[in-house]
Amino acid sequence: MKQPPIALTIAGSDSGGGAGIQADLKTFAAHKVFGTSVVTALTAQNTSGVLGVHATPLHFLALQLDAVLSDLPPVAVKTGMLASPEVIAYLATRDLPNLVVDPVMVASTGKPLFTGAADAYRELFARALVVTPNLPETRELLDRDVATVEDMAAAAHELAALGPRCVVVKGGHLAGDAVDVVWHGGELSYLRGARVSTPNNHGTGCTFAAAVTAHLALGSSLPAALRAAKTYVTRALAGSADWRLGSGHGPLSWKEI
Ligand SMILES: Nc1ncnc2c1ncn2[C@@H]1O[C@H](COP(=O)(O)OP(=O)(O)O)[C@@H](O)[C@H]1O
Ligand SMILES: Cc1ncc(COP(=O)(O)O)c(N)n1
Repeated sequence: MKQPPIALTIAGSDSGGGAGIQADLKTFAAHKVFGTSVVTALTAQNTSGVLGVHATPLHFLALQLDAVLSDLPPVAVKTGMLASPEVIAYLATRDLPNLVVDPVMVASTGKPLFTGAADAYRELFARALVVTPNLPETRELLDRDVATVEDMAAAAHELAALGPRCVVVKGGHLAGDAVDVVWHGGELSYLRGARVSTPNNHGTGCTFAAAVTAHLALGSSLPAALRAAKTYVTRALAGSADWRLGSGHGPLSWKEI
């Protein structure tokens, strides 16, 4: 078997298996990328909601990161739920290659996973290759309404001023087609996808960002990684549209690529 490249996810555990660390490692494996992980928090969570969050102490999070970086250096790194503003500020001090920041603040069920993150994220964004906020996160980060594709374009431009090389404002929460707006190299472009009609969208954002990270680890250029991740998440959504796992927002499928 060919030796796989290494990727790292720094994220929360989802006991329901659909989002967070579990979604990321599943997605890395589907891309034949070796996944390592730094767990930022345990969540007691299922398809209907979040029952509780137990954050990892910062010193132990740092120890996990040291353990991984010193022995299994990743080609690309993804962050998901970072559990506190202090963790976000700490990660902004670390050297993390090909950094994909998914600024997770709210579960897909609508419950905030933690608060006070928007300001802290501004520093981490400056270190990122790409940041991937969804619509509610974009509103939180900019403290204003963002509702249309035009609003998303203006928001992507504004977030790019914080320093990431690329911004993807994801349109999973739009009413029509699932259009994501990309700001990269001073230009706007769009990742377009037909909306898959499904209640099973728990972990969509994690899966998209993990697929971007996996493709970067495999050596893709950023534009190619974004296109491939969009195709992957659309196929994963379509593959589980008929699933009945849990009584709420069920998880996505995963696909060998
Ligand atoms: N029902 C859907 N059909 C097709 N694509 C979707 C659907 N829901 C989300 N997506 C896509 O999945 C990715 C994750 O987006 P989004 O759901 O906005 O993130 P999050 O899970 O962080 O809220 C984006 O590429 C988005 O366009
Ligand atoms: C531990 C954890 N991390 C992230 C999410 C967001 O999930 P989604 O991808 O549906 O936005 C979540 N619900 N739980």
